[in-house]
Amino acid sequence: MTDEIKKGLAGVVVDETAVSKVNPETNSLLYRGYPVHELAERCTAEEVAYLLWHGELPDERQLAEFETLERSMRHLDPTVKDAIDALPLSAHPMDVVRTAVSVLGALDETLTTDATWIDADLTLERSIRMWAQLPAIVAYAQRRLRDEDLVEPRDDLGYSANFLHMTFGEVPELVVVEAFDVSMILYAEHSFNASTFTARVIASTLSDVYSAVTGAIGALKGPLHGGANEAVQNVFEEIGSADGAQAWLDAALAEKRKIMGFGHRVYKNGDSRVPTMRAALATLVEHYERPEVLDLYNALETAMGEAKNIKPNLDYPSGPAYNLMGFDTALFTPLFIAARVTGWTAHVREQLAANALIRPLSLYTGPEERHVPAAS
Ligand SMILES: CC(=O)SCCNC(=O)CCNC(=O)[C@H](O)C(C)(C)COP(=O)(O)OP(=O)(O)OC[C@H]1O[C@@H](n2cnc3c(N)ncnc32)[C@H](O)[C@@H]1OP(=O)(O)O
Ligand SMILES: O=C([O-])CC(=O)C(=O)O
Repeated sequence: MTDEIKKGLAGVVVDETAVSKVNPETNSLLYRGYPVHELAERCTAEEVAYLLWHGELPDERQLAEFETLERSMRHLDPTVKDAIDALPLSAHPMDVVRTAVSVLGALDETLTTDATWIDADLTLERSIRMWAQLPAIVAYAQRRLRDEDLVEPRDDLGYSANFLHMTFGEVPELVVVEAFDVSMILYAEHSFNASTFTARVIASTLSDVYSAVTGAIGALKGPLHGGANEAVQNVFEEIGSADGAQAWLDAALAEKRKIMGFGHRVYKNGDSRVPTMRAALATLVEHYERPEVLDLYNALETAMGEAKNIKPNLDYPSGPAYNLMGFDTALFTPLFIAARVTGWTAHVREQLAANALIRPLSLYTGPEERHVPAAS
């Protein structure tokens, strides 16, 4: 045993995984062996979800069955809707979605004994149900902020088109649906990141998958992790336009601020997903005729490269892309949840299949042993 401390577990390998491989040397990311940029280009979010859970891409029949299953589970559970309605409009959508997922768990009547909590087949069924329900939950979390009613799902639409239909009440042009689908694929999985590790810690106690996802959402909320896509948009609004990027960055770095959407624990030479998401952002910029967004994006990226040689992560192009699509900024990280629930739950199943309780050690630095004075 060693007393050497690795702050933040940086560089520590804690377990094996067959779900994805992040390779900073070659700047590549593989889901079950497939390069993520190929998946984004050639597959749908449904195919990628199937791949993450089953380890293989579906054939035609498997995909049709999987899509039918997902479409049959899309209607927002009325008790979940009531629970959301009971929350104040001031609640952050991350807290709304976290609460809704927790309610889904409390409603699941198959969670009868502790053996059923961790049953592999039931865990997969629950994971698919959460994934199918999250578009309704996130869309409703957005709509209630605009004083709009719930939109019922359409079972003639794919996952992303239906997600946008439930959010905005109409299906946008194909170019928007495709950019959204790409973001769902890129956000789906990233090995032992903080939220996935949280889900695995919870699963390792032999708790259920809803609890693991609820905890993972809490970890994702912070701006050092998923909350950064929301923070990027706030930074863009603070800066205003490309002209202001250099001065804004100089001041922010002088104040020792962390620049949101830049840097990564694993990638040090750029995030493997950024070129694909930046291309999706560029198509949106063209579609919505908003060139100034890309000008600001490029100006801040260049200034940050020159000042610190730190590259953007996936949250950097995703934030402005979701803004162009019409989402409120506070909904950006909930969108990340809807995508990452696939990866989280694939990891929960992997953890359960070869479980060891995750319980590290700490180096005690408090007072030496001392004693409470005896009563006089
Ligand atoms: C999808 C995702 O979750 S990706 C991550 C999203 N998060 C963000 O975008 C938040 C901004 N980024 C960060 O805070 C960090 O880069 C993290 C948390 C993502 C990674 O952090 P770590 O791996 O711990 O890197 P660490 O903090 O050690 O950074 C190394 C150096 O680069 C600096 N640095 C890293 N990222 C940034 C940044 N975004 N802005 C300014 N400086 C930075 C650090 O201050 C540190 O400098 P120092 O050596 O002078 O102290
Ligand atoms: O891997 C990480 O540390 C953060 C993360 O989830 C991602 O980049 O998608």
